[in-house]
Amino acid sequence: MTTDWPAPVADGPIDATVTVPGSKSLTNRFLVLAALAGDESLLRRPLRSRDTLLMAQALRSLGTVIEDTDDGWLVTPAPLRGPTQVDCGLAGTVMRFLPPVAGLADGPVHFDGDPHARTRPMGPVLGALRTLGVQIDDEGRDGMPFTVQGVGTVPGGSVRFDASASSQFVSALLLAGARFEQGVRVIHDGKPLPSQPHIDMTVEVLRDAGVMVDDTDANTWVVEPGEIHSLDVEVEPDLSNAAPFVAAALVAGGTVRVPAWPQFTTQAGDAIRDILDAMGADVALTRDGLTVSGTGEIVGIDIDLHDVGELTPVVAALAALADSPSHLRGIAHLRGHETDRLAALATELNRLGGDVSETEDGLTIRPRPLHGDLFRTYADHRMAMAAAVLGLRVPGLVIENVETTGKTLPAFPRLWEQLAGVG
Ligand SMILES: O=C(O)C1=C[C@@H](OP(=O)(O)O)[C@@H](O)[C@H](O)C1
Ligand SMILES: C=C(OP(=O)(O)O)C(=O)O
Repeated sequence: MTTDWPAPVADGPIDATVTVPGSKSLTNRFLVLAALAGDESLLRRPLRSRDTLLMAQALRSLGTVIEDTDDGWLVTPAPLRGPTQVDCGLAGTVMRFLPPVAGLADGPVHFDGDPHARTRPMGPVLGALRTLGVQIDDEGRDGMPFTVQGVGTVPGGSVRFDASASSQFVSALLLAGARFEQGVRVIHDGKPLPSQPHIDMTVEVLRDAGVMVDDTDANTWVVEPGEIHSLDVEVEPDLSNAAPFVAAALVAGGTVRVPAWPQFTTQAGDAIRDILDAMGADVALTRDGLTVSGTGEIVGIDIDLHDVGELTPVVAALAALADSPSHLRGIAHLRGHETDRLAALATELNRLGGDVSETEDGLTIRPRPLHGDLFRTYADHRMAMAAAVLGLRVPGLVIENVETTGKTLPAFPRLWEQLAGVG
């Protein structure tokens, strides 16, 4: 079912505390590592959303036992088996992180997903896996659907390839690399890698699981072969999902608090603190969490979002409501996300009366008065979240298929209504 959802308008300053569920990126990394580990793991406060449930389902079909308990997800590894099928939905983490795992299964593993998933970049990571000794049948498509012909072991070794379309290509090889016979040495050779914090997150979770990773040299990662230790971890709140909520304080004025915001994190979404500060908010991180206050006035921004592409839709929404122009740069790779996010943001903001142009690697946004209309979301959860931010100030804005937020935050409509004081 898809719902056209009238976005709540803020009729005064907001005063809200929002408890944000766990990080997608951490939950799906922990799930993969727990499935490859030597013993049982416990993932406390995991994110339960489409992307993480697809990851759990795929690992179960490969033989892993995942029980949903009162304490969280209890993951018991087992020999990985095929034949089986993996539904990736539209989840980049599932479609990129699992083919190397499937290489370790003892039979064929077929991958497919949503219609748009077939167009997301996959070729480089499939090519790299072939170099590392995995047979993959894709009839020359360089994308889904494809079948990994698992034979129970992966030789591994050294691979040099261009990962500039997605940091997830690198993370995928590192996450499973310790289970390859020779480990793995990954060398990126191409334009600068996007989303570096996500690779740092991968390296950190691997080290926490006892895996030896050398990332001393730029664009090179070496994972030693060896055992992956079991995990007992609590998943941090998803800071990219928190972004629209804290942005609301800037749009409507008032204060939004997010408890349990981590003091130190590898989550890329943490950059929203500095971005909101630069756009005019008061931002304070204490042991109790993050507090963001605003007056309703928003300053335009000139910013390179290469490392934090996930934040682009929300920053674009703020920029459209600002009192001066903004330039969002370094985000050409967003054309390969859930949808072509640069085209989608320009089209939808302009439909509301905005003045947004695409550049080669980003967006130029000149604020203009906006009017209500249908905001198309292109099956992209962050388009829906950006629309909700706009809707606080643009009466009559209707969000197409608000359920798409279920990709990473099924509770979004309810939490948003509470924030806006209409729930
Ligand atoms: O590894 C991860 O968890 C992610 C990496 C990034 O991907 P890209 O490098 O493809 O942008 C990010 O945008 C995505 O939402 C999650
Ligand atoms: C790009 C994103 O997701 P994915 O993990 O599917 O790449 C995202 O959540 O913004």
